[in-house]
Amino acid sequence: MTATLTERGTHRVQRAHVAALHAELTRYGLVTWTSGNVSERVPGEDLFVIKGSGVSYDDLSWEGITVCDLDGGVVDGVRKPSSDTDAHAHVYREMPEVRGQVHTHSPYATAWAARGEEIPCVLTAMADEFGGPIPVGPFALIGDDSIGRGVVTTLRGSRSPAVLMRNHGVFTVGPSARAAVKAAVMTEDVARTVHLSRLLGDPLPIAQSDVDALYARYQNVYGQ
Ligand SMILES: O=C(CO)[C@@H](O)[C@@H](O)COP(=O)(O)O
Repeated sequence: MTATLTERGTHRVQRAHVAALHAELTRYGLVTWTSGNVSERVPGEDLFVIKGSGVSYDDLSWEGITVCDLDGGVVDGVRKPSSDTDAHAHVYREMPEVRGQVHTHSPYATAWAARGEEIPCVLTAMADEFGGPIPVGPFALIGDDSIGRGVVTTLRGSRSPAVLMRNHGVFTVGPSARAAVKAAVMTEDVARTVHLSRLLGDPLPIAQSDVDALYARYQNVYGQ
């Protein structure tokens, strides 16, 4: 049974922060209706917070975010957690460096996922953010840890923070929920650009040594 709001209401600041990050998914057109979700590991605890299943983005506040343990069990909250809770939990158990995750159905990237084709690294922006192509993960049913297993298997061999789960959509990871949101935004951006490039002809590859140099600069030098 989920804890009632009056009984607990723990981790309100982080739940409010994760609730606010969901607005970035609608802002960048990455989700429709209630699709998609964001989660974040609770610092210092074997817990994470995740969007309540089917909760409207229009009125998503801290109460719409549920606290779960790393087995996906509800610890606090008045909303049944996301359909993808077991998937997020599996990734958190298997990839300790991951502190935030995002799932979207963003149109261009999901179109690539529907074809089961990875997005080739033909843009410097891809080398910067993904360090190579955006890989495709296996088809997986929803509701258990199948998606999580596919995400972990696919990302373990890649520098990419994003994976296109075949026939489904985008799953991203990062050192924070905000970083995972950025990866989701950039995934849709490059999916659209590479698609447009292919309409014009064959995009030109970037030499691996250049991809490595661009990735190293962006990850270690870029920004403030
Ligand atoms: O695609 C799926 C599950 O992977 C959707 O149901 C998902 O985007 C949204 O589900 P939730 O509202 O998080 O339960």
